[in-house]
Amino acid sequence: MEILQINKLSIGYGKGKRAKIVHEKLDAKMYAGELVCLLGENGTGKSTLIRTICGFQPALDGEASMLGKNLLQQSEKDLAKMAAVVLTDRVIVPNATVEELVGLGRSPYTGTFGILNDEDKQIVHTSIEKCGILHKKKERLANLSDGEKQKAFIAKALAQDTKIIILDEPTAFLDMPARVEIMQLLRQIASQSGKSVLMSTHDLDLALQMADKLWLLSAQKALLTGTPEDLLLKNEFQSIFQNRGIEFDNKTGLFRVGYDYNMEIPVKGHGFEYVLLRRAFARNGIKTIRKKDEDSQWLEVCRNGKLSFKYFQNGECIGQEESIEDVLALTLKL
Ligand SMILES: Nc1ncnc2c1ncn2[C@@H]1O[C@H](COP(=O)(O)OP(=O)(O)OP(=O)(O)O)[C@@H](O)[C@H]1O
Repeated sequence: MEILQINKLSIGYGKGKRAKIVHEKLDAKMYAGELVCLLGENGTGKSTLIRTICGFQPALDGEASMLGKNLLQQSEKDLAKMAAVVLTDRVIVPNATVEELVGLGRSPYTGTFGILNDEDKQIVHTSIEKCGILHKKKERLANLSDGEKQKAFIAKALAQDTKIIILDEPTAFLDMPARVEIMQLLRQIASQSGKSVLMSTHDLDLALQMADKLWLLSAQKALLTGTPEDLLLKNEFQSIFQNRGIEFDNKTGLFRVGYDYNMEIPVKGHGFEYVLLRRAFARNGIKTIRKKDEDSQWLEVCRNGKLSFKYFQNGECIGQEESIEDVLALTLKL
C-alpha cells in the first residue's frame, strides 16, 4: 500500500526572487512496511527534504501527501497523528525520564493537560519494551548512553502511533554496534508493524544491507529511488559519490580511495592475502597488476603450509618475506 508520495516537490529557503532552491521537482513514493534510507553527500539537501516533508519548513512548490492527504496543508496536531519525527537537533529534556519522554508521544491524542489514560500508559510501556529499554523506563535521559537516548526517541515516535516515522540521521554520533542496533530496530519496526520508516543517513554500508529502498539525493541529479540492488546494477552510486578522490566499487558496495600510483608490480596470487597485499601496496603508491606469462619478474603470494611472499626473476626466487610489512620494504628497495 502506498503511504507517502512526493510529487514535483521543490525544496529550499526563502521566497520569491531571493529564494534559494536546493532541489526542484523531486518525485518519490514510499510503501507500507518499508525502511527507506535517504543518502547523499554533505549539503545535498537531506535535512531540507526531511524538514519539508515533515512540515517544519514550507515547500517552494509541489506536494507531499500521505494516504492521499496533503501533508503540507495539515494542522500541527493532525500532522502529528500522521507522521512521527525524530530530528538530530531535537530538544533534550535531561531531567525527564524515558517514560515521561515517550509519554509525550501520546500528546496528539491527549487533552490540553497531557494526562495519559490507561490505554496511553499501556502504549507507552509497549513502545519502550519494543525498543529494548524497559529496564531504563524510570531513568532520566541525562543518564542514558547516546544509543539508549536514540532508542527512547524512537519509542516516543512509536507511541505516537503513526503510519510513518521519519528520522534525520538517527545513527549519527553512535559507535558501530549502536548504529547496527538502531538500524535493526528500525528494520524490525518497519517489517513487523507495517510502518513506513524514512531515515537519512551517511551509513551507506548499513543502508545497502538493511534498507528496502534507497533515495539517493545528489547535487547533479534529481532524487533516484529503488532497491539497493537495482541502484547498484544501474551504477548510480558512482555518479552520486564521485568526488574528492573516492571511487565506489559496485561489486563490494564499498568505497575505494583513489591513489596516485608511481610503480606497477605484476603479482601472482588470489584470495584474502592477495587483497590485503594489494591494499597495502596501493596505500604506498604501488599498483598490483595480474602477472602475465611474458613477465620475467613478479611477486607471488605463496601458501605452501606457511604464508610467504616471494619475488621471482626468470623463474628463480630472488627474495622472500613472510609479512606484508617486510615484502613492502623489500619492494621499495628493489
Ligand atoms: N536555514 C538555511 N537557510 C539557507 N540555506 C540553508 C539553510 N539550511 C541549510 N541550507 C543550505 O541548504 C543546502 C542543503 O543543506 P542540508 O542541511 O539540507 O544538507 P544535508 O544533505 O542534510 O547535509 P548534511 O549531510 O551535512 O547534514 C546546503 O547548501 C545548506 O547550506
